[in-house]
Amino acid sequence: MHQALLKCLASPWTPWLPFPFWALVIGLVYFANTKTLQEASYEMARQRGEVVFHLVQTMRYWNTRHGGVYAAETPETPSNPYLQVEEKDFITPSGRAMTMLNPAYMTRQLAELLRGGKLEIHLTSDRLMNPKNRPDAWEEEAIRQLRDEGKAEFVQVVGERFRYMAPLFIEPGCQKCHTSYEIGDFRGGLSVSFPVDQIDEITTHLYRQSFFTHFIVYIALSLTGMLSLIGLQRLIRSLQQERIERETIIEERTADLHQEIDRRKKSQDKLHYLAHHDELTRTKNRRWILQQLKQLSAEGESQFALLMLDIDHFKKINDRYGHEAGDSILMQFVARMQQSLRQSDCLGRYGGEEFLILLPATDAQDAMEIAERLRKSSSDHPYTLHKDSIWVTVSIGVASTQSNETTPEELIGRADQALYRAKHAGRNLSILWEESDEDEDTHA
Ligand SMILES: Nc1nc2c(ncn2[C@@H]2O[C@H](COP(=O)(O)OP(=O)(O)OP(=O)(O)O)[C@@H](O)[C@H]2O)c(=O)[nH]1
Repeated sequence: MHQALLKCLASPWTPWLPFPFWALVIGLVYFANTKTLQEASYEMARQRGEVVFHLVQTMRYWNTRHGGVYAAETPETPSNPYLQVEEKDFITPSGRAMTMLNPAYMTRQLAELLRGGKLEIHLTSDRLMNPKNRPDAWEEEAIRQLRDEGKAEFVQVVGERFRYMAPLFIEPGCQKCHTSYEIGDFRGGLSVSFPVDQIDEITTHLYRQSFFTHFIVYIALSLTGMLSLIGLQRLIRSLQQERIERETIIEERTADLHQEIDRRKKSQDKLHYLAHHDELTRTKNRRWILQQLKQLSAEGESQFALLMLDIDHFKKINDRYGHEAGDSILMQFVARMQQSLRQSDCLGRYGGEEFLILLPATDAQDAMEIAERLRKSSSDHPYTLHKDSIWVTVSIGVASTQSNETTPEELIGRADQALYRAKHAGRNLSILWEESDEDEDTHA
């Protein structure tokens, strides 16, 4: 989820996302505001119709309150043939003809004055006295709804005009002319109309301003969003870069650490190896062979033998062929010895050209046989030094345990004594230590 979000954020299209997003949001807000503006402009038009209606109504009320008003009779204001009241017409003492204008006649006069203008009014009824007041189709429907459904007003946009009609009811002063009506009876309606353009002139400006404002907000929000996302992408890239660098450093350091661990392990292994091996011949060293000897003794092993080997006249080899040749002879000698030994036998370099061989579970007789075999394996074939072949013999002192009482030190001492005898007896010999050797030593 986290990775998917990062991948999405890293896309080159991401910074453009605020544009469709804010287009949708601002579009919806603009649509809602436009709707409110439309309702406000409709309400404004309705109130305009209401104001005109009330103005005319007030004027009619004023007329009623005076029981009708008189005006000079002229071709534009002739005597009203539909008005049946006393003293409708009279001549003034100076001879001027006067005629009465009741509210309906006065309203019609006003309507005629306004006709063709931007604002028009029309007094109409479903029970006509003056055919000129005949309602048109829209007014007929308006009267029906005002009368039958008891509506307070009827408002509509018809074609290019906004139309408003409110009902008229019989009031006390009206019965002078409308004798057949009761007070409160529905009498008709007064319609007011004016071109929709008049409202549109105001609202179009508001629509334009609203559109402009919404557009500016849309661009500002989209650009801000775009810049923020570009900044976020850069931040993520730099953090990712930093993380990669840190991971690389960690990897490098881990590799260094592993190398160091390997190096230390190798040197530890080497130290461990050197602690138990002879560096030149790669065979076990003196310490290890002594440990083995002590271990065998400690475990209660009562029957084992020890051979002490010493290469004869080794100094001469060194002197004649050099120290390196001496080393080579030592290595060849060890290889020959190991070939002739059992797996359980342990060969170790005791020092210089001296070696010890520990033979577990071996009695004196077998030890002597092994010693002879070893001696012969050295003396029977020449050793090779470059192009030279040289003969190398070995003297061997053999000692074996006779009981648990023999200590490792005693055993080594005995093998050494036997070796000493072998050397003195002419070398290239295997000699077994015997009790009498000890006595000789004691006497010596
Ligand atoms: N090349 C070589 N020579 C060694 C090494 N260790 C000891 N030697 C030499 O071995 C020789 C031993 O000489 P000696 O103790 O006199 O014994 P030897 O010459 O073998 O005579 P005997 O033992 O009496 O037969 C010395 O010259 C040492 O320097 C080694 O690791 N390499």
